[in-house]
Amino acid sequence: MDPRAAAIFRERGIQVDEKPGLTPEEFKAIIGDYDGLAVRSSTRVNAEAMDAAIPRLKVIGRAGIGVDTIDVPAATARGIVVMNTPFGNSITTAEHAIAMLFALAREIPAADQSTQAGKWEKNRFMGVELSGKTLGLIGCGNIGSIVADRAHGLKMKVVAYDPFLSPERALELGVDKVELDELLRRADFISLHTPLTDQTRGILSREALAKTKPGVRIVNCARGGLIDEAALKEGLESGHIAGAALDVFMQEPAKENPLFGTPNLICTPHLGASTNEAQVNVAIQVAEQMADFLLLGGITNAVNMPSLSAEEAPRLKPYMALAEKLGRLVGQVAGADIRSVAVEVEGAAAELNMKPITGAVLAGLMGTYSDTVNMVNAPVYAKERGLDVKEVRHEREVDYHTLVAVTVGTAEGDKRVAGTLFGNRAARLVDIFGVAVEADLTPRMIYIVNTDAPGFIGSLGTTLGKAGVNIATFNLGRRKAGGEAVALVAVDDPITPELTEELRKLPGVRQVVPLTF
Ligand SMILES: NC(=O)c1ccc[n+]([C@@H]2O[C@H](COP(=O)([O-])OP(=O)(O)OC[C@H]3O[C@@H](n4cnc5c(N)ncnc54)[C@H](O)[C@@H]3O)[C@@H](O)[C@H]2O)c1
Ligand SMILES: O=C(O)[C@H](O)COP(=O)(O)O
Repeated sequence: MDPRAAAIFRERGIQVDEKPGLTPEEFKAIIGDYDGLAVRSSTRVNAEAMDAAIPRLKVIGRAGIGVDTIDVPAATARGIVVMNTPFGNSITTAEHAIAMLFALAREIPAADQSTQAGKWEKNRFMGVELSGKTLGLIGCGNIGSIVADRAHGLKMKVVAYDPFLSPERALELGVDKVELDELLRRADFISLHTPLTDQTRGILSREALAKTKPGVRIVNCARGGLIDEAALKEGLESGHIAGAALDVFMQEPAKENPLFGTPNLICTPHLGASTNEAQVNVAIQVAEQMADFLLLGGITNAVNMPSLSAEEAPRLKPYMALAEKLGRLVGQVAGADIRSVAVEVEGAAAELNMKPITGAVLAGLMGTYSDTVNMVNAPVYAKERGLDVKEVRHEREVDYHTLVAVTVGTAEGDKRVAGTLFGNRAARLVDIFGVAVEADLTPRMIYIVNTDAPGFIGSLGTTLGKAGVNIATFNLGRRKAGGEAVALVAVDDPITPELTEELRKLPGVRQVVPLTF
C-alpha cells in the first residue's frame, strides 16, 4: 500500500503498523490487538481471521474496489464494518483494459519478444484495427463506462450487458444495452467489468464462449472466476478465440496456470490498479475513511452499512445514544416475543439521516439477546428473527423539540417508548407504554409496575435499603389515581435475582424488571 496511507493514520493520531507478507498463523496471532485492518487484494480475510480479530477489530478497509477477498457476511455477523474505495483506481483499470485491447489487436507482447530475440518477423504479426469494431462490455459500472468512453474515442461501437444499467444511463454513455447472447454474437472484442459474485461467476462459461463470434478477442481485467479457464484454453487452441488478455486468474498469485503457453494469450499479474496515481488515490481514501470511522464515527463507502458522513456523525451521536437506550429499554421490558419494530422521529430528529437512528434502536434491542450485537450486525440479527422494521418521519408540531419513539409489536399488542434529548445531549425517557415518566436512562435501573396506593414508595425504599442498594433517582408516573403506576428507579448497586423476587412480592406490584444501559 502506498506509504501515504500510514502517514495519514499517523497524522490523525492513529498508531499504525505495516506488516506485509505475514503467514495466516502470524496474522491471527497479532490481529486481535488492532482496531482497523487496511488491505489490498492479496490479503484474503476469512471468517477464521476475523474470529482472531474480534472483539477489538471494528473496520476492514480495502484499498481498492473488489471485496471478494473479504468474507463480508462473516464481517457483518461479527459487527465489523467493511469499506472499499470505489473510484480511486477506476481510470487506471479502464486504461489497462484498453492497453490489453491494443496488445491483443497488434500482438505487441509476442512481437516485442520476437524482435528482441533478433527475429524481425514482420510477416508473422498481422494485426487488426480497433476502429469500427464492436466492443462488448460485460458490466458497465464505473470502470466499464470509462472503457466505453475511451473506446468511443477509438471509433469503436460499444454494446453492454449489465442488468442494472438503466436505459437512460446507456443512452448517456452512448452504448447499446443488450442481452448477453446478443453481445456474444455481435462483439469483436469482449471486456469484462463486473464484480465476482454468485451471479457473475463463470459468466463466460463454456456455453457462452461457444456463442461468441469466431475470431473474438477477450479481455479480463475484472476477476478470474468470471471465465471458464479450461474452455478459454480450448477456444484459443482451436482458433475460435483469436486472443485473450488476462490480468486476473482463478487462482492468484498465478505462478502456474494451465493457460500459460497457450497461443495468443497475454497475461499480466493483476496490475489493473497498479499505477502511481491509483495507488496514491486508494491509499489516501482508505486511510481517511478508516480514520473518520475510528475517530468520528463517520461511515463512507461501507459495503455492509449505510453511509454517515464525518460531519453528520457528531450531530447524530446523541440521537444514536438515545435510540440505542430506547431499543434496549423496550427489549428488556417487552420480552422476547417481539415481531415488529417501528422507529418514529419528530421535531429536530426528523431532519436527520434516519438510518443510523434505526440501526441504533436495533442494536439496543438485539443487544438484549446477544452480547455481540452492534450497529453493523443488528439489522442481520433482526432479519434472522423475522422482525418487520419500519421507519416513520413525522413533520408535525410536537411538545418536545425532538422526539424518538420505538414501538414494538408483540402478542399482547403494541408497546411504545419515547425519549428526547435534554440540553441536546442527554437521553431522557418521556413516555413508557403510554405512561408519561421523565427519567434519565442511567446504567442501572429498575422498572416497576404497581397499583397506585399510599405507602408503596416507602416499602420499596425500605426493601432496597435493607438490601444495601442506594437509590440515585426516583421517577414516577401513573395512568390515573389509584390505577396502574410506573416507577423507574436509578440505583447505584446491582439488583440480584433474589432482590428482584423480593420486590415482586411487595403489595400491589405487578411487574419488576431490572434494567441495564
Ligand atoms: N484488475 C484489477 O486490478 C481491478 C481493479 C479494479 C477493479 N477490478 C474489478 O472490477 C470490478 C468492477 O469494478 P467497477 O468499479 O466498475 O464496479 P461497479 O460496481 O461500478 O460496476 C460493476 C458493474 O457490474 C454490473 N453487474 C453486476 N452483476 C452483473 C451481472 N450479473 N451481469 C452483468 N453485469 C453485472 C453492475 O450492475 C455494475 O454496473 C470490481 O468489482 C473488481 O472486481 C479489478
Ligand atoms: O479490486 C480492485 O481494486 C483490484 O483488484 C485491485 O486491487 P489491488 O490493487 O489491491 O490488487
